[in-house]
Amino acid sequence: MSTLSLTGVSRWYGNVVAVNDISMALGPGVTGLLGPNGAGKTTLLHMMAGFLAPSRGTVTLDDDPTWRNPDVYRRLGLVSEREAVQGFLTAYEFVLASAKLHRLPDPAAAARRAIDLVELESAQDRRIGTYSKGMRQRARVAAALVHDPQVLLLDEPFNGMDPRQRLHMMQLLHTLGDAGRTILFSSHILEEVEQVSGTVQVMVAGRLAASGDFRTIRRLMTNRPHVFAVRSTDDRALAVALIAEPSVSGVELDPTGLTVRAGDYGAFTRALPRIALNKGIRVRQLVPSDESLESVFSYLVEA
Ligand SMILES: Nc1ncnc2c1ncn2[C@@H]1O[C@H](COP(=O)(O)OP(=O)(O)OP(=O)(O)O)[C@@H](O)[C@H]1O
Repeated sequence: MSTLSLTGVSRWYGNVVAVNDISMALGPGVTGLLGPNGAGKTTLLHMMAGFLAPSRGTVTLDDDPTWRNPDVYRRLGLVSEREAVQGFLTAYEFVLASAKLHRLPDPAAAARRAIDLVELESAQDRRIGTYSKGMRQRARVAAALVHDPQVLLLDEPFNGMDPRQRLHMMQLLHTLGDAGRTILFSSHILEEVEQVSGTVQVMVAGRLAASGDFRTIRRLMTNRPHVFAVRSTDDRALAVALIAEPSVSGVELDPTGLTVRAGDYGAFTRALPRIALNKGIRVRQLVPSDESLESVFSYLVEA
């Protein structure tokens, strides 16, 4: 069992700070790394894998630095985000090539074992060019697992997958995690990390913004202040009543309706129907207007 540790890790490109003073320890099981595009996830994964030097701080795998340490490649696998797969190869040939690159004593047996692990046996002799996106991704996971590493890092492994393929990949990650491997995958979609049994690390603008299980992260996101667009049969009267409601921190009236700022999501959504009913007003529309992932993330960073 392996532990990947980051201590005060930063990385900058010229004057762009991609990763800013991140410390964390990853142990066996599945961890999700959640963050919007450009948050620095890829940079962080590349430093973890020893492909990129930290500008400051250290990344270690069981106390050995990952940078400038070829021995680490024997213990760690990376499935990168955009790497092309040669479509003319079969999955078996592709995984075998990876086994040979690692100079494994029995590359053929290692390739077969990795292909079994990702359940691609029945398609292993077909050209990868004929595969679905999910199958291609599994072939890449097999290539990254061929040397039986304790740590597997995956950059946006669910990108472009349909829900069935996503479920299958998540099951595979859990199987690997349950077997004692340390698995980390990145994503910019909250729902993708929903099935993660372990910790979710949230990264925004290079920094670690929150960490905890999925429920903790979901709660943090739901409990933040919300902005709603509300339309009703009498917007002005509703505005007057809402401003007296403790869960409401601001109301704006314009010709298209009300913009309501609520400090407490649950209390506001429970209060609104009660207030409308008391005043004989009918609510025609209630839409959260700041649900973009970026606004949720920036709230977490400010929190
Ligand atoms: N080689 C590079 N040179 C200059 N800037 C870079 C380089 N690589 C990344 N950056 C910048 O560093 C920041 C973090 O990028 P990174 O790719 O690590 O983020 P990400 O969270 O993986 O985003 P995405 O999901 O869009 O790939 C971005 O502002 C990006 O423009």
